[in-house]
Amino acid sequence: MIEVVDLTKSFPISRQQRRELAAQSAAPSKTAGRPGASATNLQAVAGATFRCRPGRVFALLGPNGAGKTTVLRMIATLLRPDGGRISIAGVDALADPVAARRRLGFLTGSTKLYERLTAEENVRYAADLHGVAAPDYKRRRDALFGALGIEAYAGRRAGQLSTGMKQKIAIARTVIHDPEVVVFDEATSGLDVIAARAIIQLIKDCRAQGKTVLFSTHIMSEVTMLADDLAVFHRGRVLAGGGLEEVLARAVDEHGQRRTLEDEFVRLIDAAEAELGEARP
Ligand SMILES: Nc1ncnc2c1ncn2[C@@H]1O[C@H](COP(=O)(O)OP(=O)(O)OP(=O)(O)O)[C@@H](O)[C@H]1O
Repeated sequence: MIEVVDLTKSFPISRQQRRELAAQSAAPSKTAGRPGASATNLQAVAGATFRCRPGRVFALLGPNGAGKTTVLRMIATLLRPDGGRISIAGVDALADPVAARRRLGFLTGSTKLYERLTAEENVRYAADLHGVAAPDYKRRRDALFGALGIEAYAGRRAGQLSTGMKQKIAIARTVIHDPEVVVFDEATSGLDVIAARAIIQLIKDCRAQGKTVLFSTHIMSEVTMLADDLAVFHRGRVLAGGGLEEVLARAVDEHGQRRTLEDEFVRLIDAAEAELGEARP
């Protein structure tokens, strides 16, 4: 289970960022163009609340800059929120980040493997950091390397591997300690279809094992293919959410026709932007 309640985070912004945001918003440059933004701060996450349940896949769906990575990094205890609560498998992630990390696997698009270590050493190192016992390591390592088709590359240095292969090693490293909760931040971006499929399959396997899976994306097909639940995220807030079927069932146009997820997504974002435009001085 992942529970996120009223999460907030703002960043000090550079002059360059301020110029970009002012241009986007067509608002006076005194504001940074987002709710809660000031001349020097940008409210990246502005009161996010959602819950991801075990044995289900939850998609955080939002456009570029919505704040998805910031939320996920806070859940992964890599970034400290300004406010709010995060619970990971029953552990308060702010009070006890070490215990939360033990229950969590986090995968991003940038794999950051140790290039001079072999594929096996990278995975082993992560297992050692998590205190995985030798027999458990052997069993899980064999299962993962087999499932991901990386056995033949186990002894190769990570720096010599292709992007897709590196990502597969990173996947093995993410789940080698058998975490209850797995978080993927746009993990398929920039990958070829074969490598992307490996991640998609891993997400399905995690769900089948009863793990809680959270992934961020802006790709609708990934959501319809994988998600049980979703939250449409924009400007640091959840605009709409619930079970995928439920969200789609609510998405009906003025003629009573069902909208696609993409159409519903665009409608929600446009409505939020229009509301923001009206609220601006
Ligand atoms: N360390 C930081 N310092 C300043 N601003 C930041 C920082 N990290 C993120 N931001 C800003 O916060 C906002 C949300 O960024 P974030 O990366 O969380 O969005 P995202 O939804 O993951 O976007 P994308 O899909 O483009 O990766 C953006 O405007 C971004 O520029």
